[in-house]
Amino acid sequence: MTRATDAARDLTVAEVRLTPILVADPPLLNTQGVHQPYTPRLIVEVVTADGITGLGETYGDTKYLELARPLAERLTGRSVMDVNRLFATDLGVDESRISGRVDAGGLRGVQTADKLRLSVLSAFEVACLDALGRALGLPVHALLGGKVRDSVDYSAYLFYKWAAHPAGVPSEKDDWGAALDPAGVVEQARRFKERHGFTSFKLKGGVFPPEQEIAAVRALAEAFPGHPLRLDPNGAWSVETSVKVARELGDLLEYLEDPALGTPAMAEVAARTGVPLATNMCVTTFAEIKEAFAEDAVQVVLSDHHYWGGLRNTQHLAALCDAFGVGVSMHSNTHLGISLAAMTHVASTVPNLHHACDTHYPWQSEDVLTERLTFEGGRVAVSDAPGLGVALDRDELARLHRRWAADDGSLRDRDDAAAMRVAEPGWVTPAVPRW
Ligand SMILES: O=C([O-])C(=O)C[C@H](O)[C@@H](O)C(=O)[O-]
Ligand SMILES: [Mg+2]
Repeated sequence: MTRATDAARDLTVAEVRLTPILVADPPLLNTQGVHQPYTPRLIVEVVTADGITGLGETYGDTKYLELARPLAERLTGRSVMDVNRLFATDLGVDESRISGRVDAGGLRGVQTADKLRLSVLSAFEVACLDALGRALGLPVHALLGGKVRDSVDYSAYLFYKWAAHPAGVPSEKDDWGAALDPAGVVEQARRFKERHGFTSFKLKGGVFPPEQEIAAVRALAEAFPGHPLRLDPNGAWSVETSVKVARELGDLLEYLEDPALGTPAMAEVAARTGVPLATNMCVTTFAEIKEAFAEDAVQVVLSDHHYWGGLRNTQHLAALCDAFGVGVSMHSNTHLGISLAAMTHVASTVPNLHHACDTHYPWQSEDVLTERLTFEGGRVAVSDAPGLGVALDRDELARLHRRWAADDGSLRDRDDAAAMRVAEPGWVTPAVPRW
């Protein structure tokens, strides 16, 4: 008996809705400054002619919104199955205008116009796959070839942190407290373990002089024996400092992430130490792979489906890493549940994923989902429901969009240095290497 369903189903994109939002973010410190009280994200809804809605999420800063708008127009009228052609589409935007806003010193490597384009496309790809999965009654992981694991392991992402944003700055309360020394970091790790069961820890470094961060890692190792540990100063150290830290922390680290900035510096550190080096700063595009792998500069690449250009590109990256004997793990940035669901689906399909993935999700007290995703023993279960398996909370989406609309523009573009200046007037992003 023919089901008058799938064949007849109209998967043409009838409408693309773009909703920029501001989500609460705690005062997490990094080498550039501190997180702003609210961070911009963009929620993408792709609606088919049959009324099926697929969801995607990506960065929401102005430069991404400017790219997303023309792309949304070009997606309309295509099929949600037309994702390959979507990536080949000329967005019809003046790329020189985008290049003028390129950030050379970002925490995710150099932000080229192409990387911005891929970050936007990733949300459209995810939304198309979500819609297609819902239409076919299949989970996104099935559309990617099928899961090879039923749950995905995440690591607790520890940050040096103030108890609250500076006085006078409108923000949401959080109950994590401050973490500004080894004891504070250990306490934060304990809470992560208690609340979500994480079994591995990553400390965001580059905030205090290296000796203090070495002491924090040693304190973690003592408090949580046998738990894999990572330290990531976002390229804040010289080669000499990186080598010294690598030698001191030696066996305690699962890997050291971006100790020094750029492939040549990472290659030198790698040649002089035995600690595996990971990166989300010097290998952030396919074009950067050749030099880094040839120089043996990195032993683990952190994928990120946002700026690598989607879930299928993440699979391509993982396959390349496998071919070159390089490990793969996953980077994150402040994100909500749609992104966590997408990360979990793709991570479930990557056979050579042998490290827990990063996620900022536990730091986000707000979400646009009717039901938050949860961690059990640090793991997120892979959903077998159609599409991503998540549902949009429209009231919450509208509330967070109203916050974005009401903003005078000062929070619509993430600027950790500007947020730091509120507490420390005169603060500028430190020159690299900082130590
Ligand atoms: O692994 C990383 O480099 C990151 O997660 C980059 C982020 O921007 C992180 O430093 C942060 O949230 O401050
Ligand atoms: Mg990193």
